[in-house]
Amino acid sequence: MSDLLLPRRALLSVSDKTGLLEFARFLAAKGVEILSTGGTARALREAGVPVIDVSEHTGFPEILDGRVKTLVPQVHGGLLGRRDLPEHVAQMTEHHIAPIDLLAVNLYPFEATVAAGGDFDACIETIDIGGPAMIRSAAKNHAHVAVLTEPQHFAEIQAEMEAAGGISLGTRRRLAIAGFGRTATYDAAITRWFSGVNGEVFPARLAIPGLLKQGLRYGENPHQQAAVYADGTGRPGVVSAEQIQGKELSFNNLNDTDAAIEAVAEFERPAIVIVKHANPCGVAEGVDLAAAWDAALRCDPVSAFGGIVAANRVLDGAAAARIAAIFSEVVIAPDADEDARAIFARKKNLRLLLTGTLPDPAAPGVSFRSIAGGFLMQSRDAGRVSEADLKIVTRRAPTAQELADLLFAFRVCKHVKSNAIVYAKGGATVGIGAGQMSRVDSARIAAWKSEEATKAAGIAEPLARGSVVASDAFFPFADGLQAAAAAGATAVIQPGGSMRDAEVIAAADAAGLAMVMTGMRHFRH
Ligand SMILES: NC(=O)c1ncn([C@@H]2O[C@H](COP(=O)(O)O)[C@@H](O)[C@H]2O)c1NC=O
Repeated sequence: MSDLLLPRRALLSVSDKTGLLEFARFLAAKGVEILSTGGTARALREAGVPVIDVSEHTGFPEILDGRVKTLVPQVHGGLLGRRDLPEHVAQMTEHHIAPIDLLAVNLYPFEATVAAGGDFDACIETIDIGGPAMIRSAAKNHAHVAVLTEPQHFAEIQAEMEAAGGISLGTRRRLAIAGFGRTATYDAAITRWFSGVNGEVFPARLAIPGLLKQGLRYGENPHQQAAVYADGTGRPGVVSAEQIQGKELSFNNLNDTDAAIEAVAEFERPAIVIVKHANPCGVAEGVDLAAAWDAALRCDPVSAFGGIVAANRVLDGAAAARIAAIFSEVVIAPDADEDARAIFARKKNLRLLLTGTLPDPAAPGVSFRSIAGGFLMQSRDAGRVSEADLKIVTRRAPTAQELADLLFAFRVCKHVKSNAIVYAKGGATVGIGAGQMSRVDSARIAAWKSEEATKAAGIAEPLARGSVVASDAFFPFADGLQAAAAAGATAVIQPGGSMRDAEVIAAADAAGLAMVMTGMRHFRH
């Protein structure tokens, strides 16, 4: 027996009416009886499509301001009744329940209402009850019913019905999965919003909405599968960005680009961040993006090759010409002017992503990390240290220039994997030590990287001389700080809080360093 479904009766009830009329006309031409709810029926009638109001079909009016329109046995019985069980067929006949073979529902725009800043009552009223109930009934009974929950399903199902004469069981299963996925993500969005307004950061049961943005060729490695999902928070960044040109993005590209755009958003002045393997290898502010690029590149020109470049301003021709002079995988910025776009267009493989706006570094939110059998969830690191938070702990206070560089370096540190040590001078990093298991090793690597940068720049004066140094967490011993002093740093910024703070402060005083403590740590693992 063929598993093709030839619908005879359809119920259409959609908030987003995109594609509705064409599909309804197609169904009507196929002789399908169309039932519909208030606004949908009105739209169909105005377009001349024959339609029966669901209230006329059920003999029950839409009541309670539309809170009850389809929550009646005639609808749910019509969707849920098994056509292959004589008892079901007999009961449906007994209770005057006509089978409904095709359901097209898209839900009240709850997510959009939240995103638009709707107040509590508006959000509550936009919680669709009847729609998800019908989707679940139809999806459960996919053996006999097709459920369409996205506007793009209209064209897909029309094409299949035209080509095959009906809707296959395989398609109905796929549609049912999409339907359950839709109601699950809808409820996840409601739960997230409701727990948020109620101050519950970690609700007892957590659902995370995910909308497939695209499949990826592979994951971190070619033997891993991967895809990228939007989480519905609307945070601007790598997921929301528009790709203007270039090859398909990879898993690692997305991860690194996220690190780059989140880091560059920290800075008020024109800034460039160059990322490799999720760590910045050069960060600089400048009078303009071109100057910032030059200074960021100088920090580690070897690692910058094949890197990810993020800018916090509209990219202009001057900056684009400099960036395009070396090979980069991805460039991301809020926007790019005509000149910049033309320059990048000559590099066919370069991926150019535009975000419109920058992510707000201070905005609340959560981040996740998967671990075996579960995941870790925490509020995002929205912490930002400013001058008022600093405690000067050494005899010498930092100069104004040192102070500016200290704040800059600590902001960079927040985006470097722990243990993080960052040397900076004149609003640019000059040595970065990332991800080492001991802080003194990170300090040594940062100093060594700075020597390499000095050599590459072909200058006599070591870049680290007169620099400042930032540490993402306290120095447990004086050795890391002494390594920084030996490299030429004159001032230090660190959270403080070690049992040996006094020893570290004494070492700073002995070396003539100015040191400030932030009281805030920026581990990044
Ligand atoms: N209350 C109900 O029984 C009910 N039945 C269907 N809806 C929703 O009403 C909307 C369509 O309404 P209209 O056809 O009036 O524009 C759809 O998004 C559908 O999911 C309902 N609305 C909310 O729960």
